[in-house]
Amino acid sequence: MALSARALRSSVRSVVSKSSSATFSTVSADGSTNLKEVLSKKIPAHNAKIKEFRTQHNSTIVQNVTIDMIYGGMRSMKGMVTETSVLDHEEGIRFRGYSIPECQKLLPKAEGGEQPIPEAIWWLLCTGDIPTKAQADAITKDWNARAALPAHVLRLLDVLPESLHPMKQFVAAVAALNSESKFADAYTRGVPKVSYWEYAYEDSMNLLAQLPSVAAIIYSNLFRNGSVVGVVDSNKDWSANFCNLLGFNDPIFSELMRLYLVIHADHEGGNVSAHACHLVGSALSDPYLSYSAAIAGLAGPLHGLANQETLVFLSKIVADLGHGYTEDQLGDWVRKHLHSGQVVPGYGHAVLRKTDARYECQRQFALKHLPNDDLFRLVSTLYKITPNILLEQGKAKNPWPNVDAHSGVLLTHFGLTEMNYYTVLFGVSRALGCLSQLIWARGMGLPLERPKSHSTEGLIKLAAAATKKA
Ligand SMILES: CC(=O)SCCNC(=O)CCNC(=O)[C@H](O)C(C)(C)COP(=O)(O)OP(=O)(O)OC[C@H]1O[C@@H](n2cnc3c(N)ncnc32)[C@H](O)[C@@H]1OP(=O)(O)O
Ligand SMILES: O=C([O-])CC(=O)C(=O)O
Repeated sequence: MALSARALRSSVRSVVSKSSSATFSTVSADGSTNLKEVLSKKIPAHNAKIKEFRTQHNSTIVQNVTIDMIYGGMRSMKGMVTETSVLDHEEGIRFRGYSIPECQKLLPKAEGGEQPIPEAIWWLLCTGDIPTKAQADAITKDWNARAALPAHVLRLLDVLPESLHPMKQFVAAVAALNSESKFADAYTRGVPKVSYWEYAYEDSMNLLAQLPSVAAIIYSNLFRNGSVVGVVDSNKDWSANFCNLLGFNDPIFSELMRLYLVIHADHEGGNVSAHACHLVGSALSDPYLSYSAAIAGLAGPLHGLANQETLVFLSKIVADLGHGYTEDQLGDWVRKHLHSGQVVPGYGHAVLRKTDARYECQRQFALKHLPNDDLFRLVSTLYKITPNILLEQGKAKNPWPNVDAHSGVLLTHFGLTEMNYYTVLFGVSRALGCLSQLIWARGMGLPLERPKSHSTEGLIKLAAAATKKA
């Protein structure tokens, strides 16, 4: 029976030993490698600052809300507080104030590597500080010790049908990990509200440690006939282990994965995945449930799934035109695609009004490692012609490429060609942002999120009253 054969396979998957301890030592009071200890000092200090700020400014008006904002998906409406990153519409993302090039320069790297390790961006997102190598390594050690998956999640992944898209499998597995939630358990026990963040932290660290194994098992089940997934090597960083679990051993691919996992981590609070995580978390749902909501949002084609859609789009062009196209032929193809009512995936953005900084750094990686790749040439030629075509169509507010326009071509070059898996990689990375945001949301005691909605009738009345007053 298929089910028992898959279940049998799962029994030989030794993801990691559960025996190792998840604690680690402190090097010094200032340079502590214990992230939880660092947060336990930062959170109260930050809360004191917020208290003072709010005492002075709780009634200060920072923006008027227009009818257009209410119908228009709340674009540019200032409605959330997110400490981990801020998106500038021209410059792109800054993680705790650091741009991507600054992060690439300043954050610790793996031995012999040029790209920062994701453990370092996790430390930065959580604390606002550039970690030392020892601090980043302590996260590696901690995650490697927490990576074991509960048996029921292995069984769940083995019985899910192959027809179920990888992202839906990912959502299900992350939600099912909630059986392990220390946050849910603590809430049921009735712990004080001021300690909620500590349990959110434990769940977040466990989930981050487990995500590569979950993602690798999905990959193996769907694309490698359920072959045995490797073990987490306690001497390797998160990305290198993830690549090994996926069955990729090229060190340049590990570097690409580090870049990928760092740049997709966080995009302030209002994007669909981060906002979904925040919203669900605000009901005091635990981090597993909150993050499964985030990846359900990430699975939408206007959000994270656009990286899959971009590769589908590129593949259609190659099928129709091959690689010997002229710019005019390519332009006609894109116009025809737009006229059929479809979007150009990987182009446009709800906030950005320039080329995404994440596109640019992936382009730099491609120029260095795969300058002669045919698909990269296609991506580059599209970059040349598509913005003008979108401007000529006159709808998109931002005609420039976003992160999703470039990621697939890099993955494909290194042999990860299964495009409907790409958003799972995005989901492994986005956990760094969503979960650091969630720890802080609980640390700051942010309340249940519940904006006011109105019917159109109600808005007509509000607008009439506002016009009369003016
Ligand atoms: C990681 C990420 O989430 S990055 C974004 C990934 N998504 C994509 O790449 C999908 C393609 N892009 C899009 O659909 C959009 O640009 C979005 C969803 C990213 C942003 O949406 P919005 O903020 O509503 O964009 P904007 O205000 O510019 O939209 C105005 C019009 O231009 C259209 N438009 C925007 N981008 C594109 C595009 N790439 N191709 C075709 N039309 C577009 C919109 O569909 C909309 O059309 P409508 O008036 O007929 O409804
Ligand atoms: O910021 C957004 O709305 C979408 C995006 O690029 C991301 O979440 O990475």
